[in-house]
Amino acid sequence: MATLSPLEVENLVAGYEQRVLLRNLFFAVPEPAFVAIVGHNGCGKTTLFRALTGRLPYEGTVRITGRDLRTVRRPAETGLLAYLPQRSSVGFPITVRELVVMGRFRHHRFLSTYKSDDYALAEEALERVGAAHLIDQDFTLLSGGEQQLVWLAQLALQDASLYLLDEPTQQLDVYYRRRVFDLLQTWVQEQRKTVLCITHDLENLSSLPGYLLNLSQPQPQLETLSPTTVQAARSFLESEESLPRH
Ligand SMILES: Nc1ncnc2c1ncn2[C@@H]1O[C@H](COP(=O)(O)OP(=O)(O)OP(=O)(O)O)[C@@H](O)[C@H]1O
Repeated sequence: MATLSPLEVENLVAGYEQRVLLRNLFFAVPEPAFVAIVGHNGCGKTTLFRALTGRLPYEGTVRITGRDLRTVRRPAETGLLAYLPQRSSVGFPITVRELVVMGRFRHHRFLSTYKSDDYALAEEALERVGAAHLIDQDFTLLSGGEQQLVWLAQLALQDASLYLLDEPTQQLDVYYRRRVFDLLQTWVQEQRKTVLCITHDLENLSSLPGYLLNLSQPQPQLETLSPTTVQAARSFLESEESLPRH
């Protein structure tokens, strides 16, 4: 029996008012995989995630494991996908433990309390991102990089089939950047997740298995990640000719 593609995008068109940013985008992720999404600032990477999370109207078809995205009213709430935006903030004091355990929200009815099993999973998720030592701290007092690791731990608990991460290594030092990319690989290889990761961190990509989607290309297509394809993407993005003309 043929396996369903984790994500198929057909003829996707999306943008804002007079400005179309994504034009007739076609790609299909053939199996659970890591997909790095690269491209110039403003080329439409976050816009693609806004369309996939149902927060921006689009033309065309998106299927997640065969299910038409238009038929799912709240894709994140139903566990079809989980999304880590570029910036998230919390406006009230909360311990890291309590914030991470909220990743279990789909397993609980509104206002029901989390159980010891949930907290054990939260602790494990924090260990896996290298942030177990932060568990009792007030999240709002952490550094930007520490907060980012905590969000990743919370995301891991959401247990979706498709993860969308918008620049997850942006504020991290070299050690944690590497560690986060390795963690995302374990989600793919051990848990059969599909991870779409927007990044400008090209130097970490060449040694990873997966795919590359360069949204600055006139007709973006999935390419296999390798030192050669990453170098070609870098040369393209560094060239004056690749810059968008407005
Ligand atoms: N709500 C909006 N209304 C109009 N234009 C918008 C809106 N949101 C974003 N844009 C514009 O759309 C363009 C693409 O934005 P988007 O956030 O998708 O870029 P990006 O590729 O993720 O960039 P970066 O690498 O800088 O994060 C930008 O020029 C942005 O100013």
